[in-house]
Amino acid sequence: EFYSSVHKMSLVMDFELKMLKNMQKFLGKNQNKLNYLKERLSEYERERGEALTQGPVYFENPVNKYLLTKRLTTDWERLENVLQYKEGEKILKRIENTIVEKSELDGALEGVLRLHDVYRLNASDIARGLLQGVQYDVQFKARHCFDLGMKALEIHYPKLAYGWFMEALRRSPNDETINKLDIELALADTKFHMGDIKGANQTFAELVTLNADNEKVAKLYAQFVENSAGKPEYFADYSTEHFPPPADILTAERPDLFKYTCSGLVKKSPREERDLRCGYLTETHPFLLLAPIKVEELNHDPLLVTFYDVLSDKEIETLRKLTRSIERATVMSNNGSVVSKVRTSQFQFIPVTAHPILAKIDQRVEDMTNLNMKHSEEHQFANYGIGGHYSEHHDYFDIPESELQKIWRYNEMGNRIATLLFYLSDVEQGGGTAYPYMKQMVLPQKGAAAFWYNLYASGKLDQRSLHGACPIIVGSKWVQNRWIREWDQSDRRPCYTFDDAGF
Ligand SMILES: O=C(O)CCC(=O)C(=O)O
Ligand SMILES: [Fe+2]
Repeated sequence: EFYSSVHKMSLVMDFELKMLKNMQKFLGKNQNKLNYLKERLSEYERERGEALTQGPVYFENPVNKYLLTKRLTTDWERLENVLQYKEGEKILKRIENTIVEKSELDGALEGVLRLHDVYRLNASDIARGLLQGVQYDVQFKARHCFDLGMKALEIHYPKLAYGWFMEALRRSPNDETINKLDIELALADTKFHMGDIKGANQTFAELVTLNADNEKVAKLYAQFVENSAGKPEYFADYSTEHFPPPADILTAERPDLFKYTCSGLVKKSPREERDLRCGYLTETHPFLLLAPIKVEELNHDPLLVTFYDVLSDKEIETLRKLTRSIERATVMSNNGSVVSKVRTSQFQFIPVTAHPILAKIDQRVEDMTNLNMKHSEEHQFANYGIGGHYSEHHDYFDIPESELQKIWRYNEMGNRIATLLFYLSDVEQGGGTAYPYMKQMVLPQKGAAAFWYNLYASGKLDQRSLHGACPIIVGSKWVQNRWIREWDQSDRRPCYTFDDAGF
């Protein structure tokens, strides 16, 4: 999809340019047609006027007689043809083919709502371009706010919808494309979805009184009365667009816990941070004595660390070129329409043999982690754009035994013992990797890498490795995943024969 990848979004800009050019052509062609018709109209009006002023004498002139007959026959037939001819139909087809699918718009709307939800923002702030205290030069129109409200209702976030409809109402005097009554009706409906039946009823009743002869209002009110019959009444708190977290935040459900980690509500206390160290790694390879690796501990059990300056800008440039050419190749090999052509995944696996730099990087990963890279997956590259995210998940495979055989080389390599995630870009705002159970978030820094274990030393799945990518607020995030498998690591990470999960 375009909306979740900035790289793809720049392709959309190209489409837009094409659309504008096609529209210009379309208008030009139709303008010519109209000009021609206008000229004919005034010509005929002029001739007719002359005939009327001159009276029957006019037709004594054989030329005039001929002109009238001609007008009424061949001229009008030609004119009718011109009138009926749909100018620019080919161009229209081209525009039709270029139009970005509606699902793209839906994705963009959901992206904004995700930021709204996860970072606990206010609709009115987003609408004026204020995101987490940073001011951007954007202003939403009432119509944009209304569309966001409708989307929020559709995906069952009425509290967010309420914020958007209120903002749409405030902005409606400056936007003639949206009708105030429609916003008010949507607000009444939102109150109903928030469980505020009384409030919804009151708003509907007011709208019915003010618009006594409006059939749509009457119909929606009748619908509300029918739908709300017997529904329980809830207290709706209109002062905030977000539900408060539970008193003990760690008891929250997983998806919420992830969001709270992204927004900074879940984080380590100073007490918990006390034993975490920063330092230089020198032991795993003699070369590191000369060029030690900067490492920061973020969690001890399970281990989570960040390595800094482990990829140079030049190396990153090479990697980015590598992914770009492969992406293009996929695009070129597809014969579908323009849009579907670039609808390739934002994730890309590249085998280590594709470029010498990949093996070089793996040697470095081996030095950094002290793990054997012999059993690792192909290099995976990913790009996220604004609103792009990756919900909380585990990297290990947690599927029935019978299914495991379908996993790439599971039989030869085992499960994903650890992950090393390179950041190939900075991200202006948002886009951290959040680890709810470790109460940590790693903010992307170009050239740095996060490393953590997904399995206990016994090989048991470690649920505490739960993590995900927080939504990008502003910027484009590039990452490279190195998934390291379990086999042949016991000389590097002692493999316990007992279950160490209970410690
Ligand atoms: O992009 C990130 O921060 C996390 C990515 C991730 O967890 C994954 O690709 O498995
Ligand atoms: Fe992951």
